[in-house]
Amino acid sequence: MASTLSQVFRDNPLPLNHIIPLDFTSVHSLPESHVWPAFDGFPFGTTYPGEKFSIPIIDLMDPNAAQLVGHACEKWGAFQLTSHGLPSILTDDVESQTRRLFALPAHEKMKALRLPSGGTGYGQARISPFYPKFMWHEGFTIMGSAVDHARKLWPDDYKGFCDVMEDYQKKMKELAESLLHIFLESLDISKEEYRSTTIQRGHKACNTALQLNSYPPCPDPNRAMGLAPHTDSLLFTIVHQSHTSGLQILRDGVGWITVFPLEGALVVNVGDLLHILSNGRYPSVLHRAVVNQAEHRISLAYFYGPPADSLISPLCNLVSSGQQVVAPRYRSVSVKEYVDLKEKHKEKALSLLRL
Ligand SMILES: C=C1C[C@]23C[C@@]1(O)CC[C@H]2[C@@]12CCC[C@@](C)(C(=O)O1)[C@H]2[C@@H]3C(=O)O
Ligand SMILES: O=C(O)CCC(=O)C(=O)O
Ligand SMILES: [Fe+2]
Repeated sequence: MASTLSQVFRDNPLPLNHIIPLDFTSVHSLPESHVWPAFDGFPFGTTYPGEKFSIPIIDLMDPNAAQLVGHACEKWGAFQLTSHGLPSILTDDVESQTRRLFALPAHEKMKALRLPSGGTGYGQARISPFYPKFMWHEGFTIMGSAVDHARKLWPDDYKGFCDVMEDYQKKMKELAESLLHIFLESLDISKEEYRSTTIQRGHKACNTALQLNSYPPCPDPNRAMGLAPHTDSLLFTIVHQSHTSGLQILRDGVGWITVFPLEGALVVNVGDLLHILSNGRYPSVLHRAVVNQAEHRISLAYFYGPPADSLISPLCNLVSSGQQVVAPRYRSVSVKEYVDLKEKHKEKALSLLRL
């Protein structure tokens, strides 16, 4: 017999603070547990159509790509990337497998919960425990393989999901590596310098994660929050958003700016490790996701960073520019130490490293 959501709560031996306390499809008004108080710029902030307040669009094949990326990162902390080479059929397949996953009944999704310690699985965003209210959001994180979890969801039919996710991660990694070169070129840093600055102890794989985000239609979107304001922790994040808008970035002196989905483009966000590596020249961008009443919004976020035991220090040619020596603004930190700091202190983590 099928189990209900309340049975899942009763029977689950794990601490459940990361599980979704709601079956989104069964509620027709916003429960108190999901009502966010009004605060500055909430819920939607202002959206500014037109060039002045939209993040730059950069063609990866542009001969000036590095310069454009540098400028976008200094000014906006994000840009939309076109001509990135990712086949649209693959993105469509990942999106439809993601919709298939989130369309499962709530108690089925609970079979694939992420452990409180992290890794692959279904659950709330990791920033959730910092807030007294729940977000109108559910996520599925893939770190490495999704096979064990997908098998629990579809015992006889998990391969379609896994193959597509694996292919997407492989292509994303290649794209992330090309983007890393462009970031380094824009900072005038050679690959060798990067290697010695982010001291790579051992040859462990890069730190990557694919986060599938789901924002179901919400009965009261003006009082709900999709994903609360945050910066991403690793070097940078590559985001595909479905055709429904919802992603917003905070622009100093302006407010929340909507990043409108652009057919075939990927959004690239500067993360905290790139902020540290660039000695604050490329600030990590505060962003959030808002929800809507009519459509089920999906986004796919690929997080890219160096191996967990790499040491990140502000890059030296940025520390001394010309004759004038600019002191490092952050102390060195290993990727793992930073991720742990972020888990404990959220947006305060970066300021704890300030010199
Ligand atoms: C590599 C990672 C980045 C992330 C934490 C994680 O270990 C896996 C999930 C990622 C995510 C996705 C939603 C937003 C975010 C802030 C969160 O709560 O979990 C990010 C994390 C991050 O960048 O810190
Ligand atoms: O849904 C979005 O567009 C944003 C997702 C996001 O910020 C994240 O996964 O870190
Ligand atoms: Fe994010």
